[in-house]
Amino acid sequence: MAADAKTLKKEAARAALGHVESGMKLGIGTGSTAEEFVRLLAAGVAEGLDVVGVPTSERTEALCRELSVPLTTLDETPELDLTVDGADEVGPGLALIKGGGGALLREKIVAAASERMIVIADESKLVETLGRFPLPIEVNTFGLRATMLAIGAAGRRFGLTGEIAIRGTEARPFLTDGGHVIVDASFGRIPATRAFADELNAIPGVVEHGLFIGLASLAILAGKNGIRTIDAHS
Ligand SMILES: O=C[C@H](O)[C@H](O)[C@H](O)COP(=O)(O)O
Repeated sequence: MAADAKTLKKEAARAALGHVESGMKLGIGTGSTAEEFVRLLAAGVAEGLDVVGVPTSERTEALCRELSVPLTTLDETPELDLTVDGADEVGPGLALIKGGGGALLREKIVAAASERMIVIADESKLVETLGRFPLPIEVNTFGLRATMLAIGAAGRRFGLTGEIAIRGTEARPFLTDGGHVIVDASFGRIPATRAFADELNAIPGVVEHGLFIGLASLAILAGKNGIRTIDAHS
């Protein structure tokens, strides 16, 4: 019988745990795959694995506390050894789309503060070009409409069109841990990923976007035929 998605996520998480050593300072990701990692990490801690972690969301923090995973903050521990996190898409060069769970800002800050980032996913997340998954963009609530127009204009300069939608409803938008709104941009394939990321960064109301470029060093992808690893530099 084919392994279900939860089993594959757990297999990827288990393989990532093999990269964790006692003494490490970890970044701990957000989402259903990262949660499988937290559960396995907690079991390791219970057996004597001596690590401390910075959670990338309040959701992850709550799970870590529930499972007694030792936590620190990025202010107390600003340099991390390894971040393990999921992704919505894994593209060439291990460029990623993240933010499906709304945690992209803290995830990116934590990944950038880490010497290495391992991305864990089931193999369905692997794509040839990023963009099938709507791109999450975290936006300040002030001037939201103006920022959405600017995002649309930026897309058009790259030949990208498609719906740009506020996550949640206009009356009750989804709010991130930082109190910002997420807009999901259904642009489709984004070939010039790095240049487009720079373009989004140049929009004042954009707090952060879900294109993670040059951050992941290793992808661990679980599929029906087992684990596949992709090195960023391979
Ligand atoms: O904001 C959420 C994160 O970027 C997640 O890591 C991403 O959405 C993948 O989540 P999942 O493992 O649940 O597919």
